[in-house]
Amino acid sequence: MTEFNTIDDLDVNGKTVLVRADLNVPMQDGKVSDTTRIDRLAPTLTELAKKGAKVVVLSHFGRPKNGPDAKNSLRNVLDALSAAVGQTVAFGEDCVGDKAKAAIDGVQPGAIVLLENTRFHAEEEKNDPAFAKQIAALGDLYVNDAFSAAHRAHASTEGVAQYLPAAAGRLMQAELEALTKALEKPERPVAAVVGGAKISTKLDLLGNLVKKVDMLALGGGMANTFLYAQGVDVGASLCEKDMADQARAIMETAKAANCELLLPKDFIVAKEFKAGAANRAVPADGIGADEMALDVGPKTVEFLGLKLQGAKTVVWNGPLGAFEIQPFDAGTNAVAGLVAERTSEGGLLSVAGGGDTVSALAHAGVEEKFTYISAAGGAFLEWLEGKDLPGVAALKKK
Ligand SMILES: Nc1ncnc2c1ncn2[C@@H]1O[C@H](COP(=O)(O)OP(=O)(O)O)[C@@H](O)[C@H]1O
Ligand SMILES: O=C(OP(=O)(O)O)[C@H](O)COP(=O)(O)O
Repeated sequence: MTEFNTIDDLDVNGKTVLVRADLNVPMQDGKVSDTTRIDRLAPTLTELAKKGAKVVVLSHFGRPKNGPDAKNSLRNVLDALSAAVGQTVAFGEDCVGDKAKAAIDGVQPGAIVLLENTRFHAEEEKNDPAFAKQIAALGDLYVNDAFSAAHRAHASTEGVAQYLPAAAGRLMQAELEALTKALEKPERPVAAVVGGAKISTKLDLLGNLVKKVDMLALGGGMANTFLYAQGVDVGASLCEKDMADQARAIMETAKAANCELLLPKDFIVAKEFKAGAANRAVPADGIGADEMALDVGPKTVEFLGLKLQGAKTVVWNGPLGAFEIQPFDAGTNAVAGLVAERTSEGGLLSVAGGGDTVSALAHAGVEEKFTYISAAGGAFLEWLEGKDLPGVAALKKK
């Protein structure tokens, strides 16, 4: 990769290296439920530490709206990070200012310090230059290893690279190399599967994605929003109703681009969002006013199975249902199984990514069978669109 500096180009011994990581990991009952992102980040941190750097880890965690709160504190991932790097990681109560500086000053070269959630400051998402400078003031060098957050032009992913010598971390390098190898010239037909809960932030990319793929299968809250936009009553389901106009525009774009849009035929609905909740299968237009579509139903699984049989390449981000609570994992498990089987038989190239998607595929027991699993979801889809991701662009050699 000649376009970027990597860790090989940095002299890190005795330096303080700021590493932008993506520790936005799936959580259940206050514990990290999937450590993939942490495990893939760990080699970068241990390499820098072994080379004699003080390693300062920066990350966002969740989407806090009103400043600091315990649920979105990166303290929640400190133990998992320490376990992954095989050493006790120190913690700084803030990502800028005196508290951050004190935490960094308190450790020796070779140590790793995790700073508090960058999104506890509103300036982070505004990519405020003064805030980026405050972050940069904490270190000598900047390494971005958060490919999965590289689609965000935020102070810690983009801004800080303007003020320090910058390089790509090992995970960033590996993701770009693997995705380029797998998907530079994808064999057609290409099918995209998009589900999950992040609706408004992923709608923009769908408008471009439908121009690049031959089929787009929707599940999760994304499918509910599109069905609502078509006039279907989705009851109490996860749905961003104010996105209906944008969903309709994407449907038009898909039609014009000859991209076949595949919406669920049926759902498994329940009145409660909890494991084992009483549930029933209903047609897509049969959701009761007090019911939530928590998974795609068996007819949808069959329909997607038939459609995906015609694909040569599948890209996937976002589970088709609330896979964390059984039995609402069945649709995701079944479709993941079909994709994995065809990949193993050699008829399909499959690439999936996203914090929760990785967790869902591991839960389905098919993680090893996909051609490539990225730690990134939205960033991977934006990369696939051919977009210059701000976090990657900022690392390009000047
Ligand atoms: N029908 C649904 N109703 C509520 N939540 C859903 C539904 N389908 C999927 N989800 C939720 O979507 C979340 C994952 O979405 P998202 O963050 O977009 O995926 P990723 O992290 O892989 O990019 C999961 O926590 C899952 O429970
Ligand atoms: O989990 C992430 O993205 P993903 O859900 O697309 O995998 C990244 O940490 C980005 O998080 P954000 O979508 O809140 O900016």
